[in-house]
Amino acid sequence: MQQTSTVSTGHEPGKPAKGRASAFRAISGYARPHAWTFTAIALCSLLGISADLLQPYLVKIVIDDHLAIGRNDTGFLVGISLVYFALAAISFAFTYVQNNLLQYAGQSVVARIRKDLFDHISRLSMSFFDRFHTGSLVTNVSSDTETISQFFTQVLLSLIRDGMMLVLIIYLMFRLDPLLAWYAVLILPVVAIIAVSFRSYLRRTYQQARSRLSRLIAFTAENLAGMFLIQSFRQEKEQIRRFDEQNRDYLAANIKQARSNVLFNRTFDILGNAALALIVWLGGKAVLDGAIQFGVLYAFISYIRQFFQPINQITSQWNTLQSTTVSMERIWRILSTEPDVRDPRPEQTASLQPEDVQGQIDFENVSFGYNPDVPVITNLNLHIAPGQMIGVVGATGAGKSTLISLLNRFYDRSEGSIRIDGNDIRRFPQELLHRMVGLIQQEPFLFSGSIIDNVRLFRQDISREQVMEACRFVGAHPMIARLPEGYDTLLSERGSGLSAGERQLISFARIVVFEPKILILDEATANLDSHTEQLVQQALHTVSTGRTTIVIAHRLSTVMHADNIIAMKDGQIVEQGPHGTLMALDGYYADLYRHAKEAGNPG
Ligand SMILES: Nc1ncnc2c1ncn2[C@@H]1O[C@H](COP(=O)(O)OP(=O)(O)OP(=O)(O)O)[C@@H](O)[C@H]1O
Repeated sequence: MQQTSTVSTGHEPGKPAKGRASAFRAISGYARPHAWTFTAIALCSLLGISADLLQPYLVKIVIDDHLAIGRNDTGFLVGISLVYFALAAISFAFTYVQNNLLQYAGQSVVARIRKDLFDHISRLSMSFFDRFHTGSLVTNVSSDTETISQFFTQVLLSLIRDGMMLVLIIYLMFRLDPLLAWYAVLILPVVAIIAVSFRSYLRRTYQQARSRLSRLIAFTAENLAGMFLIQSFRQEKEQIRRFDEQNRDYLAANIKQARSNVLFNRTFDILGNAALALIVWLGGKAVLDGAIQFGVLYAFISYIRQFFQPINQITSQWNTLQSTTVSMERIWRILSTEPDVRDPRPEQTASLQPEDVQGQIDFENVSFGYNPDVPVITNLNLHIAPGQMIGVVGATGAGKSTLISLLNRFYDRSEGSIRIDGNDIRRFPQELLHRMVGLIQQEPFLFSGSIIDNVRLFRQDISREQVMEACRFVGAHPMIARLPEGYDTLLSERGSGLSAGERQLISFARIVVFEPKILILDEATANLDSHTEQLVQQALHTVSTGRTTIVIAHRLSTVMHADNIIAMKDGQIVEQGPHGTLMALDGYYADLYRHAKEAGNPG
């Protein structure tokens, strides 16, 4: 049975805290190498805040010890003013250093997460990509890592800096006047209750907005990729309507989120002002009664103003913290997904060099289903001798491409074995297997970049001359030479400017450069006009010489001359043999052939 990917945190956001905790642990592991930098940040924060908080204390000394008692000591006043200015300068310097260190550490952490995420996604099996939308993955790599970056550069700073500030202010307030300090501190439980009660609501609104954004991005990416189809079936209006609907859903979720944020933040402002009014009232009365000095009240009012600032900061980071936990969970869900298809352990690895491969392929009692309950390939046996060309034909959905995916280990067979030169393919590291087996698909994928880079797939150790030689070999040189920039012509993702056949010739040149001993063509000559098909057929003949070649084709003319043709039906081989033998058999293949002939697309 085919294994499904294991997602160790496997839960929906907002469900068990266990997943959230391990996500948090895993992501904070990335900060560990920067522990010293974070310690230095905490130290700078402490020094900066202390310098800030000493300023009202200095003013209190001036008011109570000099102005209130009419002491005329200009030298002392100048000295205090200089100290006041020096404290401001110290605070500035430490805050500056602390911010720079934080940006450096925070951005480095996130760059590392982004790299690991991309590395990990690149190594995941095809079954993962069947389940995850490309749009969602793009969001994971881009905006989720950005949210985590905000955590390291904003939330963490707030927790360190504002947390310490709060503790210092409380300490100073109690030193100044314990009774007034108690009044101020008593408001803290109210703050906590409001923060907690808003917490789950804010989290829900945030998650809703995020999932709607992901859906919108996935929809857009899918539509861009399928624009050709949409336009040719004149589905623009319908797709615009669906986009509009999702766009409006996202807008509504965003507005709801913004509204709850404002409500949360303003509630804190009101609380801050209420506390200030209380202190002015009670403190003013205490001054009039002679219980405390005027300078104490001044310092107290300054601190109470600053007291609500860190609380407000910490709580206003609340929603960033919410988004960070969601993003961490989503990233961790991917990072903790084990690939279904794994490389062998060193002791199980077959010692075969790609250049020594002969190209013998054996499928022995192979069974497989994408969904374990729905078999797609059942008990299939196929033996291909080195250097043979095999044609694979069969109706749509017969399992032809699946066969190829199994040989490439995009998926692992559920039962039986697949061997190359007598070695089970699971004994090859995937990198080695993919060097042995070259795949050319119906729609060759081209990357944004020059023709040179598209042929050598950005590998700098493959020289320009090697690429040009390969292009000459497959007959692509004349068409490339006609392009204004020749081999340096920049292609876009869809290879715009090149015809389907020309794009296909470039993918043939790739095969020559990478020299796999086994070549697979999956409908590679479909959709070509007869002139280009001739060119491609010629290229195929050239590159297949000396290579075991498997050609999947609906167009039977492509495989008629193969050494052996296998006809597949419902995941099984129903007939096999050369064209003449199969025609003489007058069975399934002969039927396919006659149908193709009637449809005007014969051999
Ligand atoms: N990624 C996938 N997840 C689930 N089912 C799949 C997946 N890919 C293919 N299938 C199913 O497996 C069966 C065989 O598909 P496959 O693509 O191998 O057929 P095929 O013979 O290559 O067809 P075609 O000639 O149309 O390319 C089909 O029923 C198909 O729906």
